[in-house]
Amino acid sequence: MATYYDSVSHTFSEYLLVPGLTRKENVPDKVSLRTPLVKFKKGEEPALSLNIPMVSAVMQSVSGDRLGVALAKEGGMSFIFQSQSIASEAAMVAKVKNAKAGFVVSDSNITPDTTLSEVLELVKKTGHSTMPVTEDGTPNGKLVGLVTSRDYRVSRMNGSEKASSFMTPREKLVTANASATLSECNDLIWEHKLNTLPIVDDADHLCYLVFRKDYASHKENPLELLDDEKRFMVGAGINTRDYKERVPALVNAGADCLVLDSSDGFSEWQADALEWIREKYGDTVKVGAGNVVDRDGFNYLAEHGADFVKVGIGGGSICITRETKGIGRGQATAVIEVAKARDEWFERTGEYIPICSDGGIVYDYHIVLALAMGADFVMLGRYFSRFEEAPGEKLTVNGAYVKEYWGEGSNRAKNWQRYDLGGKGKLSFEEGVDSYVPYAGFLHDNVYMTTYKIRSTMCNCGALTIKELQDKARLTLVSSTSIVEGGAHDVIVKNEDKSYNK
Ligand SMILES: NC(=O)C1=CN([C@@H]2O[C@H](COP(=O)(O)OP(=O)(O)OC[C@H]3O[C@@H](n4cnc5c(N)ncnc54)[C@H](O)[C@@H]3O)[C@@H](O)[C@H]2O)C=CC1
Ligand SMILES: O=c1[nH]c(=O)c2[nH+]cn([C@@H]3O[C@H](COP(=O)(O)O)[C@@H](O)[C@H]3O)c2[nH]1
Ligand SMILES: [K+]
Repeated sequence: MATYYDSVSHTFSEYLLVPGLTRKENVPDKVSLRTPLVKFKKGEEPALSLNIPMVSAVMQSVSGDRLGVALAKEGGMSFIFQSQSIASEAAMVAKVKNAKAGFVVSDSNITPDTTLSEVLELVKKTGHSTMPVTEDGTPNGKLVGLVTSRDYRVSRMNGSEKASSFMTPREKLVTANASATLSECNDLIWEHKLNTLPIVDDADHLCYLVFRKDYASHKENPLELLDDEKRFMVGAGINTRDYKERVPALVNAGADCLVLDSSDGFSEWQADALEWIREKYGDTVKVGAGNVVDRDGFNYLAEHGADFVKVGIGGGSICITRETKGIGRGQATAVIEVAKARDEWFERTGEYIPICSDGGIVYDYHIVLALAMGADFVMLGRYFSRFEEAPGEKLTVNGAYVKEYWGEGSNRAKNWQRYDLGGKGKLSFEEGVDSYVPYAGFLHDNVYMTTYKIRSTMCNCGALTIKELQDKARLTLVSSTSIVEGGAHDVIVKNEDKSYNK
């Protein structure tokens, strides 16, 4: 006879935290959000930790290299999507690893023949008024000059002037060599009162730009997630089919952590992949596995050596897995049970295997609930897809800016294989939708606000660390009528925009 669970499965919105004693030292600035990313033995430090408990989903519309850099700057990690060729995934990983903190690859480049009208067009398009002039107009061409808004007076010029006639020429530019450190570059910027310092290699080809204002912001990002060589850390997704080729390519490209990306991780395919990685790399390559929603799934992946376990089936905003296949579990219940399994495993073996709650985070407070329920960190798709740095196209729909966000199980995501050699055009059905999400600006501003809310709630619970939150949290299920009570009610709200609580 089939097994029936005793209780119904619940989701985040059905729970609330009951405050604990807030001591005077419980202020948001003192809260640490540092959390383990991979397993570690009792009394030891994990080989990899995150500085904020947020990672971005293994999805085409979420985790590209640009988001990877932006999230690492804030202390979290992106897992670059695996639904692309091995070469292009490895190239994205390499791009994040090669993006030096504070060193920017120029996205507005012109040639000496570019006209003033074209320069003004480019400013409109990119919003950047500093443009290196290179021989071939590429970001890594031979440097011949620099154009900034101080080099031209639109009212006195007709637009047909060539950059070579108004740029600051190479011989007048202060530059630094690619071997310079960020603090050496900063010294030059101050000494020469510069706004922009071009960085060139020995053959005088442009490598990066260092901006005065970025140096300040770099100093403002004390949580940046960097490896031993001060490069940004980045993760990458893998699958249970081509891992024997994909893993070596990603490891060579510098990926700091891998994750098996699947809706259902309770499978012999995942056990095989984990064992292959252990055999070939021992413990040097870190790899998470999933997704699971119960104790048995967790134990299975723990036994096969997963470095962390991802939890969640069908709770994602673009997910239709529960509707198409009838598999899944309320996300809160899944996290609570898997956290118990993780704690029992720790008791038994002295090995702590972090768990990640994946999907279904709608409001910022859901993140604190997931952490309080035992998650070590959360994975978010929709949340990050709304930002400037996400790969999706920015469009206007009915006068509002939106970004595109599509599921990895949607036909749109699956179609990449048709253009790649991997495709077989075999029978399949859609498990995800293609959608729009409201555009929300830059990642930094949003993550700053979200983590501030998390810190504040932790103060209500009297917790200065995530571990303390997990030990002290008091959670209550709420009735559907008390959920109504929790929103604005019985008043005529002046501003119907509910984006304040997201
Ligand atoms: N978290 C969630 O609720 C969901 C996530 N997704 C996302 O969609 C994408 C696709 O997920 P899935 O369809 O689960 O992909 P998948 O590749 O893990 O599984 C697809 C099918 O292939 C089978 N399979 C896996 N490895 C195999 C091998 N080596 N040989 C033969 N058969 C094998 C599986 O058992 C399954 O039937 C992923 O990015 C996933 O994260 C999709 C649905 C739900
Ligand atoms: O049923 C699904 N069909 C899909 O096409 C799909 N694509 C992604 N995912 C999963 O959803 C997570 C992101 O969820 P959120 O947008 O709620 O953050 C992701 O991290 C995945 O676990 C999918 N699930
Ligand atoms: K299974």
